[in-house]
Amino acid sequence: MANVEVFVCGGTGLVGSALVRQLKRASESTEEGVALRGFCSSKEIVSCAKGNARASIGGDAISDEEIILCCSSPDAIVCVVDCTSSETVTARYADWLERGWNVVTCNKKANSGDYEYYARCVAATKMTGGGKWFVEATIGAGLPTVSTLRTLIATGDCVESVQGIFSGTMSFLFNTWDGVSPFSDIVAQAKAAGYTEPDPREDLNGLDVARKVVIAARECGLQISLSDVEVESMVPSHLETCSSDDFMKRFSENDELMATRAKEAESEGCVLRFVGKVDVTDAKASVSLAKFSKSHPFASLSGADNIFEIKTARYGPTGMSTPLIIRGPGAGAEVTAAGVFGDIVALKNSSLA
Ligand SMILES: NC(=O)C1=CN([C@@H]2O[C@H](COP(=O)(O)OP(=O)(O)OC[C@H]3O[C@@H](n4cnc5c(N)ncnc54)[C@H](OP(=O)(O)O)[C@@H]3O)[C@@H](O)[C@H]2O)C=CC1
Ligand SMILES: N[C@@H](CC=O)C(=O)O
Repeated sequence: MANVEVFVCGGTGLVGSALVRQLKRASESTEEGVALRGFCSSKEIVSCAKGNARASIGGDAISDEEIILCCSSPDAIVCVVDCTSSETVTARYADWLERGWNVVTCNKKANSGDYEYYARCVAATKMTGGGKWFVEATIGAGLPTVSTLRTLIATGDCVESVQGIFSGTMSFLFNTWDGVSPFSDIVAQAKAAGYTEPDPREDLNGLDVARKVVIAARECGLQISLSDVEVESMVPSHLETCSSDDFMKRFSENDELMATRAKEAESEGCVLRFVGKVDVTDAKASVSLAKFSKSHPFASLSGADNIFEIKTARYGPTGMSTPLIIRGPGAGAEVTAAGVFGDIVALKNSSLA
């Protein structure tokens, strides 16, 4: 029986190395049918659990020839896993899918990027002989968010809206911060905990949440792009273009402004939460820092939890019921890697059935 042969792009990164550890543990014990062939980072193969990594995979991204060389047989089920945040890698998905290779990703840049390219990738998965594309970890890390939306839609439900705290980083910041101590200190803690994007500005400027909002909207059938999302940024304009290191040093210049906003919310008996919203019915999407009363479910999260409130014809006021809620840790290397691993297992189950 052909194995699923897994190639990890970004295997030295936070999520990639957690995945590699999880795959190694599983390949030593129970997870039959998944073979780890080689891990590529932008520099080198770092390890190989089951041998057979014959090529030195380097350069900007793994090449097709290198993957073919590493496969144990021509009928191997190839699974390229993208644990980078690189567009050089996402630019390869369509070719990979069109040649029948499968793609598992936690990198949001293809399914939230240019709509034409996204549509080409989706079309490839529907071609005879096309590969499968798994994206669970692109929203909510290891939480079952994309799969829940897909199941609702596949079973005839109609999604009306998805609202929530889509960012582990932004959740951690506003769950942890007391409104008085320097906000920039908490940003440094979030980065150290591995919640942020490689450049934390992508979290603070709302781009990471906007990407997830676009992904959710597209899963619900909307032809929406990043430019259609109304986004409130937490990054002051004068810090938008400096280096990431400079930004981390200078973000404290914004602490006073943040303290004022927290005080204002507190005076109304509210807390600040950074929320994303997809209004499927009206085809609108937004990202903003909003005030919520202290009794609202969004106010009682802890750590880097995400929460998604999904209103549908079955779940929600029109369905004479309450909305469907998904809640849990939404960032961090281990849970994200577990979401990616879950997709690899789903691929294995669907390919070997
Ligand atoms: N951290 C989290 O909680 C979550 C992260 N994600 C997503 O997971 C992805 C990875 O995040 P994270 O692990 O934190 O990031 P890191 O910066 O820790 O890791 C990125 C990895 O990608 C590699 N890389 C960069 N460019 C290329 C390239 N062109 N070809 C091959 N490898 C490349 C880097 O290698 P090198 O250092 O050698 O350049 C590094 O190994 C991101 O897309 C992020 O949005 C999704 C959900 C949650
Ligand atoms: N930086 C992101 C990581 C997961 O997507 C977040 O904080 O949610």
